Amino acid sequence: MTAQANVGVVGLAAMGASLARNLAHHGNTVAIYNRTPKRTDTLMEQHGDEGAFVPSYTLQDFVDSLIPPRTAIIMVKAGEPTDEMINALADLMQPGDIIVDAGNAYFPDTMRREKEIRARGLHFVGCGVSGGEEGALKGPSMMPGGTEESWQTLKPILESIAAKAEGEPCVTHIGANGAGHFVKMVHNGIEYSDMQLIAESYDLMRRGLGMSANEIGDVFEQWNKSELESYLIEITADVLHEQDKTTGKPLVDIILDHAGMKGTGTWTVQTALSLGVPVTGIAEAVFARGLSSQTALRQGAQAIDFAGPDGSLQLSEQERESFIEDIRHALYASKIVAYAQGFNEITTAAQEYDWKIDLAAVARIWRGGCIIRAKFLNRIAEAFESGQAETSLLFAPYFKEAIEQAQASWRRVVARAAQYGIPTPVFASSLSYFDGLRADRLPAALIQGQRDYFGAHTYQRVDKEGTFHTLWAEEGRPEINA
Ligand SMILES: NC(=O)C1=CN([C@@H]2O[C@H](COP(=O)(O)OP(=O)(O)OC[C@H]3O[C@@H](n4cnc5c(N)ncnc54)[C@H](OP(=O)(O)O)[C@@H]3O)[C@@H](O)[C@H]2O)C=CC1
Ligand SMILES: O=C(CO)[C@H](O)[C@H](O)COP(=O)(O)O
Repeated sequence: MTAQANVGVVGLAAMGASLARNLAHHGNTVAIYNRTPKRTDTLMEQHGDEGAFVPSYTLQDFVDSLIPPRTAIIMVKAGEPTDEMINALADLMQPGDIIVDAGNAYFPDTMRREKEIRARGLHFVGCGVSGGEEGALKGPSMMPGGTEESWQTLKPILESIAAKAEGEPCVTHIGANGAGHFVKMVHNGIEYSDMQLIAESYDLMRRGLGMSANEIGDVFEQWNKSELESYLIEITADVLHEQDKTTGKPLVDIILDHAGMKGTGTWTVQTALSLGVPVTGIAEAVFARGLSSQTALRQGAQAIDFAGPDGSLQLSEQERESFIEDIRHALYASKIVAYAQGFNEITTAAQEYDWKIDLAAVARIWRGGCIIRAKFLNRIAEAFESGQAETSLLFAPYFKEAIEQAQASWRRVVARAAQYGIPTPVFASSLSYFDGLRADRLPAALIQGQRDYFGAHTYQRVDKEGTFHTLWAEEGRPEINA
C-alpha cells in the first residue's frame, strides 16, 4: 500500500463516516478503515466520489496508506473498543505519529492513554467532537487536547472541517492531555441541563396550561427569535410540530417517556462532586433522566395513587400569556446558571490538572457546530474576555442584569410548579443556587455546629481567628481552641 493519505479515520459508523467525508470535502486525502468491512464498502459505494478516499481492509494497510508523520483519527465505540484500537494502532505506527481519539472518552482515560502513548514516542490527542452525525459531516465544534506540537499538525486539518461561527472556526487547542475531553464532557453536562429546562418548560405549558404539542412548538419557534435563540430550542419546535405517521398524533405523545443517557452527564456530575464544585442544574438533569427510566418505581407510584394536585394551573387567558413569558424568563435565567456552573467546573479542573484553558475561546468554539450552540455564547465569550466573569459568569454585568430582570418570573414559575405539582428540578435547583450565592449568611453554620457536636469536627468563628471545639458533653459546655 502506497503512503498517499494525509489523514485517516478508523471507525466508520455514524460519526466516523461523516467526519471522513467532511475531511475529503475539504481537500484531504483520507485513509479509511472499519473493523467490519461492510461499512467501508458502504461509504465507498455511496460517497466514494465525494473526494479522495483510500480504503483499507486491514489495520496494517491503513497505517501504510498514511504519509508520515501519520495522523489517525479514531471514532469507535467509547471504552474498551477505543483502548483496543489505540493499542493496535500504536503497535503499527512510528514515533512522531499522532493518534486522535475523537470519541466521547472519560478524561481520566484520556490522561492515562496520553501518558502511555507518549511513553512510546507517539502523540495522543483526546479530541471532543460535538454536533452529532450532521455536525461531523457539515462542521462540528471540536475540542482537542494533547501537546502543542500535535496541535500545530492538526490545526489546519481541524480548522478546515470545523463549523464556522461569524467566520471563525469552531476549534481551538483546549490544553494538555485530557483537557479537550474534559471540556467536551462539561459541554454535554450543560447539554443535559439545557434539554431538561426545555422539557420542564414544555411540561408547564402542556400539563399546566393544557396547550397542545403544536401550540407549544409555535411558542418555541417564537422563543428562537429571542435571547434564547439556540439549536436546542430550534429542534424542540421541530420535534413538537411532528405528527406520528401511524397514529396521526403528536410524535411526542407516542415516544416512551424514558430518557436515555450514555454517560457523559453522569461523568460531569461525578467529576464535579470530586472537585467540590456545585453543578446543581446538571446533577438534577441527570437525576431527572434517571427517574424517568425507573419503570417499576414509577408504576408503583401510579398504582398507589398518591393524593396531590394534578398539574393543571387553571389560569385565565390573560394569565396564561403572562405565565408563558414567565417561563421564557425562567428558562433564560436557569440556562445562565447552568453555564455558570459548567464554566466553574472547568476553571476548578484547570487548577487541579494544571491546564491553561481560555474560557472565552471555549465559549467561542461552542457558538457553532455543537449541540449547545446558542446566540448568548457571544455574550459569554465577551464576559470572559473582559475579565468580568473570572469568579462566576453570574458576576458579569450583562448576566447579573439578565438574572435580576428574570428573577420575579423565575420565582413565580418555581412557586406555581411546586404548588400545582409539576416537577421542575432544574428550574428550582438553579434558583436555589442563585439564592445560596446571594445569601449573606447560610445555614451551614448550623451544620458546623452539628458536626462539632457529634464528631468533634471543630468550627471557626466569625469574630476571631482560630479553630474551636465545644465540649458538648461537659458541664457548662466550655469552648476550647482545637
Ligand atoms: N453519535 C453521536 O451523536 C456522537 C458520538 N460521539 C462519540 O463518537 C464515537 C463514535 O460514535 P458513533 O459513530 O455513534 O458509533 P458507535 O459509538 O455506535 O460505535 C460504532 C463504531 O465502533 C466500532 N467498534 C466497536 N467495537 C469495536 C472494537 N472492539 N474494535 C474496533 N471497532 C469497534 C464499530 O465497528 P463495527 O462496524 O465493526 O461494529 C463502529 O465503527 C463514540 O465514542 C461516541 O461516544 C461523539 C459525539 C456525538
Ligand atoms: O456527545 C453527544 C452530543 O454532544 C452525543 O449525542 C451523546 O450521545 C449525547 O449524550 P446522551 O446520549 O447521554 O444523551
